[in-house]
Amino acid sequence: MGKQTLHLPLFETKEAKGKTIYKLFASTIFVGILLIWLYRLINMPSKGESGRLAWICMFLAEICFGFYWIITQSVRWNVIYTYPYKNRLSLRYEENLPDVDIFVCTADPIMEPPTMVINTILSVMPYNYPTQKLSIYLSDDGGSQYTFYALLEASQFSKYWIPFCKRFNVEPRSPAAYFQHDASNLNDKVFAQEWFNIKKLYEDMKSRIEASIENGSIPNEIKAQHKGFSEWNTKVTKQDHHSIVQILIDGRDHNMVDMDGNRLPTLVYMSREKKPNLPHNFKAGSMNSLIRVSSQISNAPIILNLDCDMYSNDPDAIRESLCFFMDENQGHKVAYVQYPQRYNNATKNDIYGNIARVTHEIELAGLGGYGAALYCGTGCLHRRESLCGRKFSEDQTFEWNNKLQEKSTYKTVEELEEASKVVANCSYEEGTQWGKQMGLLYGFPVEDIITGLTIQCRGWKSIYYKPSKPAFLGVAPTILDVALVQHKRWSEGMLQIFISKYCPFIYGHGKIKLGAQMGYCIYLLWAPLSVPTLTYVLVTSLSLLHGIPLFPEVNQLT
Ligand SMILES: O=c1ccn([C@@H]2O[C@H](COP(=O)(O)OP(=O)(O)O[C@H]3O[C@H](CO)[C@@H](O)[C@H](O)[C@H]3O)[C@@H](O)[C@H]2O)c(=O)[nH]1
Ligand SMILES: [Mn+2]
Repeated sequence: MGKQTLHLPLFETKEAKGKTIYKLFASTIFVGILLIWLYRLINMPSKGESGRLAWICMFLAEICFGFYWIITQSVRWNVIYTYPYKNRLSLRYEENLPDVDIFVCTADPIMEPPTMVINTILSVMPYNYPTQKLSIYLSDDGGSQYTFYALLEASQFSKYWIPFCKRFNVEPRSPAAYFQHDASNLNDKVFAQEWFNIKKLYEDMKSRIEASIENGSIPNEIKAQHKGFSEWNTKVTKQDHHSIVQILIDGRDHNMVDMDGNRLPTLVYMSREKKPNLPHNFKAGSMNSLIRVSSQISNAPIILNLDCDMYSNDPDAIRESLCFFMDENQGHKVAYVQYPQRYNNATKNDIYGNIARVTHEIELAGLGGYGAALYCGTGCLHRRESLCGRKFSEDQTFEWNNKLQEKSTYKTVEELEEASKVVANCSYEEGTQWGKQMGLLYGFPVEDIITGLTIQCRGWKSIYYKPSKPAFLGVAPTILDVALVQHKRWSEGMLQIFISKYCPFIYGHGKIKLGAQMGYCIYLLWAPLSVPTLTYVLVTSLSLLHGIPLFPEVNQLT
Protein backbone atom coordinates (compact mmCIF):
# COMPACT_ATOMS: atom_id res chain seq x y z
CA MET A 1 0.00 0.00 0.00
CA GLY A 2 2.36 2.61 1.47
CA LYS A 3 3.20 5.10 -1.20
CA GLN A 4 0.39 4.32 -3.54
CA THR A 5 -2.37 4.91 -0.98
CA LEU A 6 -0.75 8.21 -0.08
CA HIS A 7 -1.47 9.52 -3.52
CA LEU A 8 -5.04 8.36 -3.77
CA PRO A 9 -7.52 11.15 -3.09
CA LEU A 10 -9.84 10.92 -0.11
CA PHE A 11 -12.78 11.82 -2.30
CA GLU A 12 -13.66 11.87 -5.95
CA THR A 13 -16.16 13.75 -8.04
CA LYS A 14 -17.97 12.33 -11.03
CA GLU A 15 -20.07 14.07 -13.62
CA ALA A 16 -23.64 12.91 -14.00
CA LYS A 17 -24.19 10.74 -17.05
CA GLY A 18 -26.01 11.85 -20.17
CA LYS A 19 -24.77 15.43 -20.21
CA THR A 20 -24.61 15.68 -23.99
CA ILE A 21 -28.06 14.22 -24.49
CA TYR A 22 -29.42 16.60 -21.89
CA LYS A 23 -27.81 19.57 -23.61
CA LEU A 24 -29.39 18.55 -26.90
CA PHE A 25 -32.76 18.18 -25.24
CA ALA A 26 -32.38 21.53 -23.47
CA SER A 27 -31.53 23.30 -26.71
CA THR A 28 -34.75 22.07 -28.31
CA ILE A 29 -36.66 23.51 -25.36
CA PHE A 30 -34.77 26.76 -25.72
CA VAL A 31 -35.75 26.97 -29.38
CA GLY A 32 -39.32 26.24 -28.31
CA ILE A 33 -39.23 29.13 -25.83
CA LEU A 34 -37.92 31.51 -28.47
CA LEU A 35 -40.69 30.42 -30.85
CA ILE A 36 -43.34 31.04 -28.21
CA TRP A 37 -41.99 34.54 -27.62
CA LEU A 38 -41.90 35.14 -31.35
CA TYR A 39 -45.43 33.85 -31.84
CA ARG A 40 -46.69 36.20 -29.12
CA LEU A 41 -44.97 39.20 -30.66
CA ILE A 42 -46.00 38.53 -34.25
CA ASN A 43 -49.62 37.77 -33.47
CA MET A 44 -50.13 40.40 -30.78
CA PRO A 45 -53.45 42.20 -31.42
CA SER A 46 -52.70 45.80 -32.35
CA LYS A 47 -53.92 48.81 -30.34
CA GLY A 48 -57.68 48.94 -30.09
CA GLU A 49 -58.13 45.29 -31.10
CA SER A 50 -59.82 43.07 -28.52
CA GLY A 51 -57.67 40.81 -26.36
CA ARG A 52 -54.54 42.99 -26.51
CA LEU A 53 -54.25 43.21 -22.73
CA ALA A 54 -54.58 39.43 -22.34
CA TRP A 55 -51.83 38.94 -24.93
CA ILE A 56 -49.53 41.39 -23.19
CA CYS A 57 -50.05 39.63 -19.85
CA MET A 58 -49.37 36.26 -21.47
CA PHE A 59 -46.24 37.63 -23.09
CA LEU A 60 -44.90 39.00 -19.82
CA ALA A 61 -45.63 35.72 -18.01
CA GLU A 62 -43.93 33.74 -20.77
CA ILE A 63 -40.89 36.02 -20.61
CA CYS A 64 -40.64 35.33 -16.86
CA PHE A 65 -41.00 31.57 -17.34
CA GLY A 66 -38.39 31.62 -20.08
CA PHE A 67 -35.85 33.49 -18.00
CA TYR A 68 -36.51 31.34 -14.97
CA TRP A 69 -36.00 28.27 -17.14
CA ILE A 70 -32.67 29.67 -18.32
CA ILE A 71 -31.62 30.18 -14.69
CA THR A 72 -32.49 26.59 -13.85
CA GLN A 73 -30.23 25.33 -16.64
CA SER A 74 -27.12 26.56 -14.81
CA VAL A 75 -27.31 23.73 -12.32
CA ARG A 76 -28.61 21.11 -14.72
CA TRP A 77 -25.57 21.39 -16.99
CA ASN A 78 -23.11 20.82 -14.22
CA VAL A 79 -24.42 18.01 -12.02
CA ILE A 80 -21.55 16.48 -10.07
CA TYR A 81 -21.69 13.67 -7.55
CA THR A 82 -19.12 13.23 -4.78
CA TYR A 83 -17.76 10.00 -3.35
CA PRO A 84 -15.69 9.90 -0.15
CA TYR A 85 -13.35 7.00 0.70
CA LYS A 86 -13.50 6.49 4.44
CA ASN A 87 -11.16 3.49 4.38
CA ARG A 88 -8.38 5.61 2.95
CA LEU A 89 -9.05 8.16 5.70
CA SER A 90 -8.64 5.48 8.36
CA LEU A 91 -5.46 4.17 6.77
CA ARG A 92 -3.83 7.57 6.69
CA TYR A 93 -5.26 9.51 9.59
CA GLU A 94 -6.69 7.10 12.16
CA GLU A 95 -4.34 8.39 14.85
CA ASN A 96 -4.75 12.05 13.91
CA LEU A 97 -8.47 12.43 13.46
CA PRO A 98 -9.62 15.92 14.49
CA ASP A 99 -11.99 16.73 17.34
CA VAL A 100 -15.58 17.24 16.30
CA ASP A 101 -18.20 19.36 18.06
CA ILE A 102 -21.83 18.45 17.49
CA PHE A 103 -24.50 21.13 17.97
CA VAL A 104 -28.12 20.21 18.44
CA CYS A 105 -30.68 23.04 18.55
CA THR A 106 -34.04 22.97 20.22
CA ALA A 107 -36.39 25.85 20.87
CA ASP A 108 -39.58 24.68 22.49
CA PRO A 109 -40.28 21.74 24.83
CA ILE A 110 -43.86 21.40 23.59
CA MET A 111 -43.31 21.54 19.84
CA GLU A 112 -40.09 19.58 20.19
CA PRO A 113 -40.63 17.05 23.01
CA PRO A 114 -37.55 16.36 25.18
CA THR A 115 -37.66 12.64 24.37
CA MET A 116 -37.29 13.44 20.68
CA VAL A 117 -34.43 15.82 21.45
CA ILE A 118 -32.50 13.22 23.44
CA ASN A 119 -33.03 10.64 20.74
CA THR A 120 -31.12 12.93 18.42
CA ILE A 121 -28.42 13.31 21.07
CA LEU A 122 -28.28 9.57 21.67
CA SER A 123 -27.96 8.94 17.93
CA VAL A 124 -24.75 10.99 17.70
CA MET A 125 -23.07 9.81 20.90
CA PRO A 126 -22.24 6.31 19.52
CA TYR A 127 -20.63 7.53 16.28
CA ASN A 128 -17.90 5.24 14.96
CA TYR A 129 -15.36 7.81 16.03
CA PRO A 130 -12.93 8.12 18.96
CA THR A 131 -15.37 9.15 21.70
CA GLN A 132 -12.94 11.36 23.58
CA LYS A 133 -12.73 13.48 20.40
CA LEU A 134 -16.48 14.12 20.33
CA SER A 135 -18.28 16.88 22.23
CA ILE A 136 -22.02 17.24 22.02
CA TYR A 137 -23.82 20.49 22.82
CA LEU A 138 -27.53 20.91 23.22
CA SER A 139 -28.74 24.48 22.84
CA ASP A 140 -32.14 24.87 24.47
CA ASP A 141 -33.76 28.15 23.45
CA GLY A 142 -36.81 27.04 25.39
CA GLY A 143 -34.80 27.24 28.63
CA SER A 144 -36.78 24.26 29.87
CA GLN A 145 -35.85 22.26 32.94
CA TYR A 146 -37.57 19.25 31.37
CA THR A 147 -35.19 19.35 28.45
CA PHE A 148 -32.32 19.64 30.90
CA TYR A 149 -33.71 16.72 32.89
CA ALA A 150 -34.12 14.63 29.74
CA LEU A 151 -30.52 15.32 28.80
CA LEU A 152 -29.40 14.28 32.26
CA GLU A 153 -31.30 11.01 31.84
CA ALA A 154 -29.71 10.58 28.41
CA SER A 155 -26.25 11.03 29.88
CA GLN A 156 -26.93 8.05 32.18
CA PHE A 157 -28.60 5.93 29.53
CA SER A 158 -25.74 6.55 27.08
CA LYS A 159 -23.49 4.44 29.32
CA TYR A 160 -25.56 1.44 28.25
CA TRP A 161 -26.60 2.60 24.81
CA ILE A 162 -23.15 3.38 23.38
CA PRO A 163 -21.61 -0.01 24.23
CA PHE A 164 -24.74 -1.81 23.03
CA CYS A 165 -24.63 -0.03 19.65
CA LYS A 166 -20.92 -0.64 19.20
CA ARG A 167 -20.81 -4.23 20.41
CA PHE A 168 -23.63 -5.43 18.19
CA ASN A 169 -23.18 -2.80 15.51
CA VAL A 170 -26.86 -1.88 15.61
CA GLU A 171 -28.41 0.78 13.39
CA PRO A 172 -30.00 3.27 13.39
CA ARG A 173 -28.58 4.63 16.61
CA SER A 174 -31.53 6.72 17.66
CA PRO A 175 -33.16 4.46 20.28
CA ALA A 176 -36.69 5.50 19.28
CA ALA A 177 -36.04 4.71 15.62
CA TYR A 178 -34.21 1.52 16.51
CA PHE A 179 -36.82 0.09 18.87
CA GLN A 180 -39.62 1.00 16.48
CA HIS A 181 -38.98 -2.30 14.77
CA ASP A 182 -38.41 -5.67 16.36
CA ALA A 183 -34.83 -6.86 16.23
CA SER A 184 -34.18 -9.41 13.51
CA ASN A 185 -31.68 -11.69 15.24
CA LEU A 186 -33.33 -12.36 18.57
CA ASN A 187 -32.28 -16.01 18.17
CA ASP A 188 -28.86 -15.01 19.33
CA LYS A 189 -29.29 -15.48 23.10
CA VAL A 190 -26.68 -12.96 24.24
CA PHE A 191 -28.01 -10.31 21.90
CA ALA A 192 -31.64 -10.98 22.77
CA GLN A 193 -30.95 -10.59 26.48
CA GLU A 194 -29.15 -7.30 25.94
CA TRP A 195 -31.81 -6.10 23.54
CA PHE A 196 -34.57 -6.62 26.08
CA ASN A 197 -32.53 -5.02 28.87
CA ILE A 198 -31.69 -1.93 26.86
CA LYS A 199 -35.20 -1.61 25.52
CA LYS A 200 -36.54 -1.69 29.06
CA LEU A 201 -34.00 0.89 30.23
CA TYR A 202 -35.02 3.12 27.34
CA GLU A 203 -38.71 2.79 27.99
CA ASP A 204 -38.33 3.38 31.73
CA MET A 205 -36.34 6.50 31.02
CA LYS A 206 -38.93 7.70 28.55
CA SER A 207 -41.77 7.17 31.04
CA ARG A 208 -39.90 9.04 33.78
CA ILE A 209 -39.36 12.02 31.49
CA GLU A 210 -42.90 12.02 30.17
CA ALA A 211 -44.36 11.60 33.65
CA SER A 212 -42.45 14.61 34.95
CA ILE A 213 -43.70 16.73 32.05
CA GLU A 214 -47.24 15.55 32.63
CA ASN A 215 -47.07 16.25 36.36
CA GLY A 216 -45.56 19.64 35.70
CA SER A 217 -42.70 19.06 38.14
CA ILE A 218 -39.53 17.10 38.57
CA PRO A 219 -39.37 14.88 41.68
CA ASN A 220 -37.12 16.23 44.42
CA GLU A 221 -35.04 13.07 44.63
CA ILE A 222 -34.13 13.55 40.97
CA LYS A 223 -33.42 17.23 41.48
CA ALA A 224 -31.03 16.29 44.26
CA GLN A 225 -28.98 14.28 41.76
CA HIS A 226 -27.60 17.28 39.90
CA LYS A 227 -26.58 20.80 40.84
CA GLY A 228 -27.86 22.02 37.47
CA PHE A 229 -31.48 22.02 38.59
CA SER A 230 -30.72 24.95 40.91
CA GLU A 231 -30.57 27.16 37.81
CA TRP A 232 -34.36 26.93 37.71
CA ASN A 233 -34.81 28.13 41.29
CA THR A 234 -35.32 31.67 40.09
CA LYS A 235 -38.00 32.51 37.57
CA VAL A 236 -36.95 31.12 34.20
CA THR A 237 -39.18 31.59 31.17
CA LYS A 238 -38.57 30.91 27.51
CA GLN A 239 -38.31 34.64 26.74
CA ASP A 240 -36.51 35.78 29.85
CA HIS A 241 -33.72 33.96 31.65
CA HIS A 242 -30.02 34.06 32.48
CA SER A 243 -27.37 31.95 30.71
CA ILE A 244 -27.25 28.33 31.77
CA VAL A 245 -24.33 26.08 30.91
CA GLN A 246 -23.99 22.66 32.52
CA ILE A 247 -21.36 20.13 31.54
CA LEU A 248 -23.13 16.81 32.12
CA ILE A 249 -20.28 14.62 30.94
CA ASP A 250 -16.72 15.89 31.04
CA GLY A 251 -15.05 13.87 28.30
CA ARG A 252 -11.57 14.80 29.59
CA ASP A 253 -12.24 12.79 32.72
CA HIS A 254 -10.72 9.32 32.38
CA ASN A 255 -13.14 8.05 35.02
CA MET A 256 -16.17 8.99 32.95
CA VAL A 257 -16.67 5.65 31.24
CA ASP A 258 -19.51 3.57 29.85
CA MET A 259 -20.45 0.07 31.01
CA ASP A 260 -17.63 -1.40 28.91
CA GLY A 261 -15.09 0.93 30.48
CA ASN A 262 -14.66 3.10 27.38
CA ARG A 263 -14.42 6.88 27.55
CA LEU A 264 -17.57 8.94 26.97
CA PRO A 265 -18.04 11.96 24.73
CA THR A 266 -18.39 15.36 26.37
CA LEU A 267 -22.03 16.36 26.81
CA VAL A 268 -23.09 19.94 27.49
CA TYR A 269 -26.46 21.55 28.12
CA MET A 270 -26.71 25.23 27.36
CA SER A 271 -29.43 27.83 27.23
CA ARG A 272 -28.20 31.28 26.21
CA GLU A 273 -29.44 34.33 28.04
CA LYS A 274 -32.68 35.82 26.76
CA LYS A 275 -34.26 39.18 27.51
CA PRO A 276 -37.72 40.10 26.25
CA ASN A 277 -36.62 43.46 24.84
CA LEU A 278 -33.58 42.19 22.98
CA PRO A 279 -33.68 40.35 19.63
CA HIS A 280 -32.56 36.75 20.01
CA ASN A 281 -32.13 36.11 16.28
CA PHE A 282 -33.67 32.67 16.35
CA LYS A 283 -31.53 29.75 15.25
CA ALA A 284 -28.70 32.01 14.08
CA GLY A 285 -28.42 33.48 17.58
CA SER A 286 -28.44 30.04 19.09
CA MET A 287 -25.74 28.78 16.71
CA ASN A 288 -23.49 31.75 17.41
CA SER A 289 -23.78 31.15 21.15
CA LEU A 290 -22.97 27.50 20.54
CA ILE A 291 -19.89 28.45 18.55
CA ARG A 292 -18.63 30.61 21.42
CA VAL A 293 -19.54 28.29 24.27
CA SER A 294 -17.93 25.33 22.52
CA SER A 295 -14.83 27.41 21.86
CA GLN A 296 -14.41 27.70 25.63
CA ILE A 297 -14.79 23.98 26.24
CA SER A 298 -13.64 21.81 23.32
CA ASN A 299 -13.05 24.21 20.40
CA ALA A 300 -13.05 21.43 17.81
CA PRO A 301 -12.03 22.47 14.29
CA ILE A 302 -15.06 20.71 12.79
CA ILE A 303 -18.68 21.42 13.74
CA LEU A 304 -21.71 19.30 12.89
CA ASN A 305 -25.11 20.93 13.31
CA LEU A 306 -28.39 19.06 13.62
CA ASP A 307 -31.90 20.24 14.31
CA CYS A 308 -33.30 18.38 17.29
CA ASP A 309 -35.74 16.50 15.07
CA MET A 310 -33.05 15.01 12.86
CA TYR A 311 -31.17 11.95 14.02
CA SER A 312 -28.02 10.41 12.69
CA ASN A 313 -28.78 7.39 10.55
CA ASP A 314 -25.22 6.42 9.65
CA PRO A 315 -22.56 5.88 12.33
CA ASP A 316 -19.84 6.60 9.75
CA ALA A 317 -21.20 9.98 8.69
CA ILE A 318 -18.42 11.95 10.41
CA ARG A 319 -15.68 9.86 8.85
CA GLU A 320 -17.21 10.25 5.41
CA SER A 321 -17.47 14.02 5.80
CA LEU A 322 -13.88 14.28 7.01
CA CYS A 323 -12.72 12.80 3.71
CA PHE A 324 -13.74 16.10 2.10
CA PHE A 325 -12.02 18.29 4.66
CA MET A 326 -8.84 16.25 4.96
CA ASP A 327 -8.12 15.47 1.32
CA GLU A 328 -4.53 16.56 0.69
CA ASN A 329 -5.22 18.33 -2.59
CA GLN A 330 -8.59 19.94 -2.23
CA GLY A 331 -9.57 19.61 1.43
CA HIS A 332 -8.10 22.94 2.53
CA LYS A 333 -10.59 24.83 0.37
CA VAL A 334 -13.66 23.17 1.83
CA ALA A 335 -15.68 25.28 4.27
CA TYR A 336 -18.63 22.97 4.75
CA VAL A 337 -20.21 19.72 3.65
CA GLN A 338 -23.98 19.77 3.35
CA TYR A 339 -26.13 16.65 3.34
CA PRO A 340 -29.64 16.73 1.87
CA GLN A 341 -32.62 16.87 4.21
CA ARG A 342 -34.19 13.46 4.20
CA TYR A 343 -37.09 12.29 6.26
CA ASN A 344 -38.12 9.19 8.10
CA ASN A 345 -41.80 10.07 7.97
CA ALA A 346 -42.18 10.63 4.24
CA THR A 347 -45.61 9.51 3.12
CA LYS A 348 -46.19 7.41 0.04
CA ASN A 349 -47.68 10.15 -2.10
CA ASP A 350 -45.57 12.91 -0.53
CA ILE A 351 -48.39 15.42 -0.97
CA TYR A 352 -46.36 18.36 0.37
CA GLY A 353 -43.40 17.57 -1.83
CA ASN A 354 -40.98 17.10 1.08
CA ILE A 355 -38.87 14.59 -0.79
CA ALA A 356 -38.12 17.17 -3.52
CA ARG A 357 -36.31 14.70 -5.72
CA VAL A 358 -35.27 17.10 -8.46
CA THR A 359 -33.92 19.55 -5.91
CA HIS A 360 -31.95 16.94 -4.02
CA GLU A 361 -30.68 14.82 -6.86
CA ILE A 362 -30.07 17.41 -9.53
CA GLU A 363 -30.21 21.06 -8.52
CA LEU A 364 -28.26 20.89 -5.26
CA ALA A 365 -25.73 18.55 -6.87
CA GLY A 366 -25.46 21.06 -9.71
CA LEU A 367 -24.66 23.88 -7.30
CA GLY A 368 -22.17 21.55 -5.67
CA GLY A 369 -20.61 21.23 -9.10
CA TYR A 370 -19.74 24.93 -8.92
CA GLY A 371 -18.24 24.44 -5.45
CA ALA A 372 -21.20 26.41 -4.15
CA ALA A 373 -23.39 23.86 -2.38
CA LEU A 374 -26.12 25.64 -0.46
CA TYR A 375 -25.91 25.67 3.32
CA CYS A 376 -29.33 24.35 4.32
CA GLY A 377 -29.07 24.35 8.10
CA THR A 378 -29.36 20.93 9.58
CA GLY A 379 -27.10 18.09 8.45
CA CYS A 380 -24.13 20.29 7.71
CA LEU A 381 -20.50 19.99 8.83
CA HIS A 382 -18.50 23.20 9.03
CA ARG A 383 -14.88 24.10 9.40
CA ARG A 384 -14.99 26.30 12.48
CA GLU A 385 -12.59 28.84 11.00
CA SER A 386 -14.69 29.55 7.93
CA LEU A 387 -17.86 29.83 9.99
CA CYS A 388 -16.14 32.37 12.20
CA GLY A 389 -15.58 34.77 9.33
CA ARG A 390 -12.11 33.92 8.19
CA LYS A 391 -11.27 34.48 4.54
CA PHE A 392 -9.87 31.63 2.50
CA SER A 393 -6.29 31.94 1.45
CA GLU A 394 -4.33 29.41 -0.57
CA ASP A 395 -1.21 29.61 1.56
CA GLN A 396 -2.69 29.27 5.02
CA THR A 397 -1.73 26.06 6.72
CA PHE A 398 -4.28 24.20 8.69
CA GLU A 399 -3.66 22.53 12.03
CA TRP A 400 -6.02 19.72 12.90
CA ASN A 401 -4.46 19.40 16.31
CA ASN A 402 -6.26 21.38 18.91
CA LYS A 403 -4.12 23.62 21.08
CA LEU A 404 -6.92 25.21 23.08
CA GLN A 405 -8.22 21.91 24.24
CA GLU A 406 -4.89 21.02 25.72
CA LYS A 407 -4.99 24.27 27.61
CA SER A 408 -8.52 23.75 28.80
CA THR A 409 -7.59 20.47 30.42
CA TYR A 410 -6.23 22.56 33.28
CA LYS A 411 -9.59 24.17 33.94
CA THR A 412 -12.17 22.64 36.24
CA VAL A 413 -15.69 21.97 35.05
CA GLU A 414 -16.92 24.93 37.13
CA GLU A 415 -14.38 27.26 35.58
CA LEU A 416 -15.38 26.16 32.09
CA GLU A 417 -19.06 26.64 32.90
CA GLU A 418 -18.49 30.14 34.25
CA ALA A 419 -16.41 31.17 31.23
CA SER A 420 -19.07 29.74 28.92
CA LYS A 421 -21.92 31.61 30.59
CA VAL A 422 -20.20 34.91 29.90
CA VAL A 423 -20.06 34.27 26.15
CA ALA A 424 -23.70 33.08 26.14
CA ASN A 425 -24.91 36.42 27.55
CA CYS A 426 -26.87 38.87 25.39
CA SER A 427 -24.43 41.65 26.17
CA TYR A 428 -21.50 39.68 24.78
CA GLU A 429 -22.41 40.40 21.16
CA GLU A 430 -22.85 44.15 21.59
CA GLY A 431 -20.43 46.08 19.44
CA THR A 432 -18.94 42.91 17.94
CA GLN A 433 -19.03 41.45 14.45
CA TRP A 434 -21.17 38.49 15.55
CA GLY A 435 -24.14 38.11 13.20
CA LYS A 436 -22.44 40.41 10.67
CA GLN A 437 -18.99 39.16 9.76
CA MET A 438 -18.74 36.33 12.25
CA GLY A 439 -20.87 33.27 12.70
CA LEU A 440 -24.32 32.98 11.17
CA LEU A 441 -25.82 36.15 9.75
CA TYR A 442 -28.69 37.88 11.56
CA GLY A 443 -31.74 39.48 10.07
CA PHE A 444 -32.72 36.83 7.56
CA PRO A 445 -35.36 34.14 8.14
CA VAL A 446 -33.21 31.70 6.19
CA GLU A 447 -29.98 32.36 8.03
CA ASP A 448 -28.37 29.28 6.55
CA ILE A 449 -28.61 30.16 2.83
CA ILE A 450 -27.28 33.68 3.34
CA THR A 451 -24.48 32.50 5.64
CA GLY A 452 -23.43 29.90 3.07
CA LEU A 453 -23.34 32.57 0.36
CA THR A 454 -21.12 34.88 2.39
CA ILE A 455 -18.73 32.02 3.19
CA GLN A 456 -18.41 31.22 -0.52
CA CYS A 457 -17.86 34.87 -1.31
CA ARG A 458 -14.92 34.81 1.10
CA GLY A 459 -13.28 32.31 -1.22
CA TRP A 460 -14.24 28.98 0.30
CA LYS A 461 -15.73 25.99 -1.50
CA SER A 462 -18.55 23.86 -0.25
CA ILE A 463 -19.51 20.29 -0.95
CA TYR A 464 -22.89 18.70 -1.46
CA TYR A 465 -22.94 15.04 -0.55
CA LYS A 466 -25.92 12.76 -0.94
CA PRO A 467 -24.99 9.23 0.10
CA SER A 468 -27.29 6.43 -1.00
CA LYS A 469 -27.94 5.57 2.63
CA PRO A 470 -29.29 8.72 4.31
CA ALA A 471 -26.79 10.03 6.85
CA PHE A 472 -29.44 11.98 8.77
CA LEU A 473 -33.18 11.60 8.95
CA GLY A 474 -35.57 14.33 10.02
CA VAL A 475 -39.26 14.89 10.52
CA ALA A 476 -41.13 16.50 7.65
CA PRO A 477 -44.33 18.47 8.18
CA THR A 478 -47.33 16.25 7.56
CA ILE A 479 -50.12 18.73 8.16
CA LEU A 480 -51.07 21.46 5.76
CA ASP A 481 -50.75 24.50 8.02
CA VAL A 482 -47.29 23.51 9.28
CA ALA A 483 -46.14 22.84 5.72
CA LEU A 484 -47.57 26.19 4.56
CA VAL A 485 -45.93 28.16 7.37
CA GLN A 486 -42.59 26.54 6.61
CA HIS A 487 -42.83 27.20 2.88
CA LYS A 488 -43.97 30.75 3.45
CA ARG A 489 -41.00 31.44 5.73
CA TRP A 490 -38.54 29.87 3.31
CA SER A 491 -39.87 31.56 0.18
CA GLU A 492 -40.22 34.99 1.80
CA GLY A 493 -36.83 34.66 3.43
CA MET A 494 -35.16 33.74 0.18
CA LEU A 495 -36.78 36.59 -1.73
CA GLN A 496 -35.57 38.90 1.03
CA ILE A 497 -32.00 37.84 0.20
CA PHE A 498 -32.54 38.55 -3.50
CA ILE A 499 -33.69 42.11 -2.89
CA SER A 500 -31.02 42.82 -0.27
CA LYS A 501 -27.43 43.86 -0.84
CA TYR A 502 -26.63 40.13 -0.81
CA CYS A 503 -28.32 39.51 -4.18
CA PRO A 504 -25.99 36.84 -5.66
CA PHE A 505 -25.68 38.69 -8.98
CA ILE A 506 -24.31 41.77 -7.22
CA TYR A 507 -22.73 40.53 -3.99
CA GLY A 508 -21.44 37.37 -5.62
CA HIS A 509 -20.23 39.07 -8.79
CA GLY A 510 -16.60 38.14 -9.40
CA LYS A 511 -16.55 36.04 -6.24
CA ILE A 512 -18.57 32.98 -7.19
CA LYS A 513 -19.16 31.59 -10.66
CA LEU A 514 -22.02 32.93 -12.76
CA GLY A 515 -23.57 29.46 -12.78
CA ALA A 516 -23.60 29.48 -8.98
CA GLN A 517 -25.17 32.94 -8.90
CA MET A 518 -27.90 31.69 -11.20
CA GLY A 519 -28.27 28.51 -9.17
CA TYR A 520 -28.91 30.50 -6.00
CA CYS A 521 -31.60 32.48 -7.80
CA ILE A 522 -33.61 29.37 -8.60
CA TYR A 523 -34.54 29.44 -4.93
CA LEU A 524 -34.38 33.15 -4.24
CA LEU A 525 -36.86 33.81 -7.06
CA TRP A 526 -39.13 30.97 -6.14
CA ALA A 527 -41.74 33.22 -4.47
CA PRO A 528 -42.06 35.89 -7.21
CA LEU A 529 -42.47 33.14 -9.79
CA SER A 530 -45.97 32.77 -8.36
CA VAL A 531 -46.94 36.11 -9.97
CA PRO A 532 -46.52 35.00 -13.61
CA THR A 533 -47.97 31.61 -12.69
CA LEU A 534 -51.12 33.20 -11.29
CA THR A 535 -51.29 35.58 -14.24
CA TYR A 536 -51.05 32.70 -16.66
CA VAL A 537 -53.75 30.71 -14.90
CA LEU A 538 -56.12 33.67 -14.64
CA VAL A 539 -55.60 35.09 -18.12
CA THR A 540 -56.05 31.76 -19.89
CA SER A 541 -59.27 30.93 -18.08
CA LEU A 542 -60.72 34.44 -18.41
CA SER A 543 -59.85 34.50 -22.11
CA LEU A 544 -61.56 31.19 -22.60
CA LEU A 545 -64.72 32.62 -21.07
CA HIS A 546 -64.53 35.76 -23.20
CA GLY A 547 -63.70 33.91 -26.37
CA ILE A 548 -60.30 35.53 -26.83
CA PRO A 549 -57.97 33.17 -28.73
CA LEU A 550 -54.48 32.95 -27.16
CA PHE A 551 -52.98 29.89 -28.79
CA PRO A 552 -52.74 28.74 -32.40
CA GLU A 553 -55.45 26.35 -33.50
CA VAL A 554 -54.46 22.87 -34.57
CA ASN A 555 -55.54 23.44 -38.20
CA GLN A 556 -53.34 26.57 -38.32
CA LEU A 557 -50.32 24.35 -37.85
CA THR A 558 -50.98 22.12 -40.79
O1 LIG B 1 -35.32 30.64 18.18
C1 LIG B 1 -35.07 29.55 17.69
C2 LIG B 1 -35.80 28.98 16.61
C3 LIG B 1 -35.44 27.74 16.14
N1 LIG B 1 -34.41 27.06 16.67
C4 LIG B 1 -34.05 25.71 16.17
O2 LIG B 1 -33.75 25.79 14.81
C5 LIG B 1 -34.08 24.60 14.17
C6 LIG B 1 -34.87 24.88 12.89
O3 LIG B 1 -36.08 25.53 13.19
P1 LIG B 1 -37.50 25.03 12.63
O4 LIG B 1 -38.53 25.91 13.20
O5 LIG B 1 -37.61 23.57 12.84
O6 LIG B 1 -37.37 25.37 11.10
P2 LIG B 1 -37.40 24.42 9.81
O7 LIG B 1 -38.05 25.18 8.72
O8 LIG B 1 -37.91 23.09 10.09
O9 LIG B 1 -35.82 24.33 9.55
C7 LIG B 1 -35.17 24.40 8.31
O10 LIG B 1 -34.96 25.73 7.89
C8 LIG B 1 -34.20 26.54 8.80
C9 LIG B 1 -34.10 27.94 8.21
O11 LIG B 1 -33.61 27.90 6.91
C10 LIG B 1 -32.84 25.90 9.06
O12 LIG B 1 -32.16 26.63 10.03
C11 LIG B 1 -33.04 24.49 9.56
O13 LIG B 1 -31.81 23.86 9.82
C12 LIG B 1 -33.82 23.71 8.53
O14 LIG B 1 -34.02 22.39 8.98
C13 LIG B 1 -34.84 23.74 15.16
O15 LIG B 1 -34.01 22.73 15.65
C14 LIG B 1 -35.19 24.73 16.26
O16 LIG B 1 -35.21 24.11 17.49
C15 LIG B 1 -33.68 27.60 17.70
O17 LIG B 1 -32.73 27.00 18.20
N2 LIG B 1 -34.02 28.84 18.19
MN1 LIG C 1 -37.80 21.79 11.66
